[in-house]
Amino acid sequence: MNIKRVTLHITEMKLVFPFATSYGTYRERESILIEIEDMDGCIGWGEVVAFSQPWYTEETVQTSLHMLREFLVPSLLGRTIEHPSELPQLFSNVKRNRMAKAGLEGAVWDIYAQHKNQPLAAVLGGVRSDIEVGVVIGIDTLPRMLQQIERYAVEGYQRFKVKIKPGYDSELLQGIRQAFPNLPLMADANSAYTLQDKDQLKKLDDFGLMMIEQPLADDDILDHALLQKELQTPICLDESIHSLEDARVAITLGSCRVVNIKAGRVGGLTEAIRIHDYCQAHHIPVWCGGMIETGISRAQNVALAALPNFTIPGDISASSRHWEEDVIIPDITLSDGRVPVSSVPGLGYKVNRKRLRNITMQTIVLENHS
Ligand SMILES: O=C(O)CCC(=O)C1=CC=C[C@@H](O)C1C(=O)O
Ligand SMILES: [Mg+2]
Repeated sequence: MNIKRVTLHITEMKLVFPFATSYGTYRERESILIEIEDMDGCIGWGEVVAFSQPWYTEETVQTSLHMLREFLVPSLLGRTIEHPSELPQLFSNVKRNRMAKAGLEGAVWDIYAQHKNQPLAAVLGGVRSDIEVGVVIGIDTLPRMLQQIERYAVEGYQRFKVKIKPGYDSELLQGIRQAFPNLPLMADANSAYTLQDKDQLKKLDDFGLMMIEQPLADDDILDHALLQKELQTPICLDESIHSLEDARVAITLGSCRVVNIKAGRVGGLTEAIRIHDYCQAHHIPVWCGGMIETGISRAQNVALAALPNFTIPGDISASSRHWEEDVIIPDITLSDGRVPVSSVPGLGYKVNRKRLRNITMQTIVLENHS
């Protein structure tokens, strides 16, 4: 394929209700939706999952826009690409900025799959026709969190993740366990603790959690290994894993027993597949993380989670979990706690142009004039 035009749609959508984490609260979601057209007129969609604020990782919507306009898109325009897995090499002179790179790679995978006349899941190596999914509940009062768990259990979610923070962990989990003794439950701390909190974290072993996600800082690979030795609960790493190399170090040191894979965090689907394969070879189960994203990235996550070692339900909730109206047609919906893996060539969902226009703040068109 030869890339003719890249359109960056900068959008904003309001969450159906605020989502609170240990580091801050999301109320609106600014996103960069990437539309790529090749010389054959084939259109692919990708999404940059960076947030407006550098809370989760250092990338933001504005830093991503800078990288895309000045460096990444110019290196892609007019280029002939045989396979999307060439992109990491093509972008290798741009350090990090993985979410910006992943947004472009996602759109190129969509075009590639359409040219092959295959669903995205199939070209990624997916083996499932549907996936089990989980949901995330932000920090709130215990009664309100219990109410949400109740509601999502009725909707069919298979796994429940709650956000925790120092001072709001054991008491919260105790309350949840009293109401739901057998709930498949896990907790995500988003790096809010240090190794000095070891004794408090050990208390969380009492709640039969499936895992505790990212208790320590993203660069605390060694401290996570020390902590994992003391905990019965498996540690899952999210923010610490930016690459296959990070996964190799973490698994070798025993810093985690589970890995959360987000294509955006690791620089794209190619690196996500490499991490998946490495974890599979080392008997480390993985699951697909979420980024409060629009349906474009959500649909891509469904395809990725069809790979064989995604054995734990991921944070791939229905479109309605965060949005009044999604940007794709049809919506992502659950049936019996499962989301079907699309069998339509490419991403398998259409972009709703009317909805896109309504949520667009700015449109940037970058073309190859040579
Ligand atoms: O997409 C969702 O529904 C929420 C997923 C989620 O937990 C996260 C979203 C955004 C930033 C992070 O705090 C985060 C995570 O840590 O996994
Ligand atoms: Mg997380």
